[in-house]
Order: sequence, then structure tokens, then C-alpha cells
Amino acid sequence: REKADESEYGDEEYEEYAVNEYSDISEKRFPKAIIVGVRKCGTRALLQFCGLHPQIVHAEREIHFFNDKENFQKGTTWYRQQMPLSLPSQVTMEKTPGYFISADAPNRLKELMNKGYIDNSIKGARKMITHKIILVVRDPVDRIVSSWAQILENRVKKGLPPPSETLEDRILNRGGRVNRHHSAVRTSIYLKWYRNWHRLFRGRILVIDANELVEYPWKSVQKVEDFLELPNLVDESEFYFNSTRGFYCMNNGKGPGRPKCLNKSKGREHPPISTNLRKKLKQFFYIYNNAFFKKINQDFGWNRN
Ligand SMILES: Nc1ncnc2c1ncn2[C@@H]1O[C@H](COP(=O)(O)OS(=O)(=O)O)[C@@H](OP(=O)(O)O)[C@H]1O
Repeated sequence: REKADESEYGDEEYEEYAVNEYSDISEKRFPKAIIVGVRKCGTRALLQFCGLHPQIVHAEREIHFFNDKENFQKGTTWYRQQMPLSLPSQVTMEKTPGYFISADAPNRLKELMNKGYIDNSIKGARKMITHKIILVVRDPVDRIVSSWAQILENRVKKGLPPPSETLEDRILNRGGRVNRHHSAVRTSIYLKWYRNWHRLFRGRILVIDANELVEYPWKSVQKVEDFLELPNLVDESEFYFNSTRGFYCMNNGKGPGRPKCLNKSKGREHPPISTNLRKKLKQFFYIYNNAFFKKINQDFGWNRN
């Protein structure tokens, strides 16, 4: 598992709350839809917003089953136990952005999909699940700055002084070139990781544009509904624009206290970065972005600004 300087458990504050009234037929089920990444691209927003659909339930926490050896060894029954209760007509979803950049996650997931999940609650039974993979991607440069903002805020929270280096010091090497081995840079080379998923899950991957998710969240949810073959039930009327936060929030949140906006750790103010660094990063990602857009057959316009 890659040790990155970005927090792997980006949003551990979220608590489990999914409880189902129809407890007689509800049980914890393996997730069919998995948001595999990318970290800092809006994975939490997409998960919460999909939860507005009555036929989607989701684990609140990041499970880190397929990318963490220790968790994986706990077995599939443990994995299922992490899920909320659901009805047979509902789709269970989980999100762990660490899956995207894990060398193991796509292979482990595919193997279970092919062999079936052993379910200890029914002796010897295997559950066959055809997984659907969801990916949210954002301009790689914004993603890097977002992750830097998180690092800075986490230091403040821990009572540590600001780091002595700037983002530029960390990301550019001595010759002033972008260091492709820096973990934040590596994560943002989406093409590299996407290939691993595409090889195994071709035709079963939905890629969501982070800009669309921010500006028109209902459109992104509609894409998920179509992808999961669910009726379109979440529309614009579910959202309102919160000008203090600068983001859309939900009119009717779910769970205790019915949270409507995402946690304050989502939508942080970004620290300024030098024009030099921005220009170098833009240039660096230009080719990767184009190749990625070609691969997914969509262009999210990051190379146009
Ligand atoms: N509606 C709404 N409200 C708040 N935040 C929103 C929303 N939609 C998308 N986003 C974006 O989500 C970004 C955080 O991404 P993740 O949830 O994937 O982060 S994490 O990896 O789980 O830590 C977060 O990134 P930053 O703005 O850089 O903090 C937001 O831009």
C-alpha cells in the first residue's frame, strides 16, 4: 500500500447511520457499486448525493478493504459487515478513494467478482456480484492543491507549525522540473491508474467530471442512476446553493441531524501557489490529460484553461 503524504483516511469524521425500518428483510449486502477514487476529487459529495436515491444505500466510512492487506485478510464476511442494512431492491455502495492508486485493489476485486464472495452466514454459499466502478476526476493541478490544503490544515489541527517547505519545494526537483515520483503528482496521472481498472472492468466504469459534480450535482447523480439502471429520482429540486459554503447542499440530508451540507473539511479554501508552479504543472499534465481523455472518450476541458 502506497504511503503518501496525503491523508488516506480523508474524511474519517463520517459516522455510520444507515438503519432500515424493514428489518425483517433487510440485511447487510456486498456493495455492487464502488467509488474507487480519486482522492480529493469529490468522492464524498458523490456518495452522499447518491444516497438521496431511495434505492441506494452506502457505507459511511471508507472501508479500505481491497487496498489494505490487513483489512483484506479479515475476509469477505467482515467486508459485508461494514455495509449498511439494505433491502433486496437497493444497491449498496462504498467509496474508498485509495483503491484507485492501489496495485492490488483492481485485481482483488476482479478475482472476487469472478469467483464469488464466500458468505459465512450461509454455509458454503457464494454470492456472485457484478461490480460497477465509479470514478470522479478533477483537474490534476486542482487535486494537488486540494491535497496540499488538507496537509496544511491537518498540521494546524495537530498544533504543528506550517511546513518549512512550500508546495513548489516539494513538487519541483532541483532542476526545476516536476517530480513525477512525488505521490501527489503520481496520483494525478490518472491514465496510469485508469489503465489497471480499464483492463479488468472495461464497459463497467463510469467516469464523473468533478466540475460537473460541483456545478450540477443532480446531473452527476443522474449518470449514476442510469449506470446502475435505477429510475431517475434525484433532480435539481433536491439541492440548494449555499453561498456561504460556495457549494450545493441537500435540501433533505439523511441520518441523525440530517446533515445537509458536506463536512467543513470539504470545500476548503486553497492556498495560493506560484504562477511558475501552476504553469509547470499544467505543462506536465497536458499530455497525460489528453491521453486520458482519449482513453475515456470524453474531454473535461482541463487543458483548455
Ligand atoms: N457539494 C459539495 N460540497 C463540498 N465539497 C464538494 C462538493 N462537491 C464537490 N466537492 C469537492 O469535494 C472535494 C473533496 O473531495 P473528496 O471527498 O474526494 O476528498 S477525500 O479524498 O475523501 O478527502 C472538495 O475539494 P476542496 O474544495 O479542495 O476541499 C470539494 O471541491
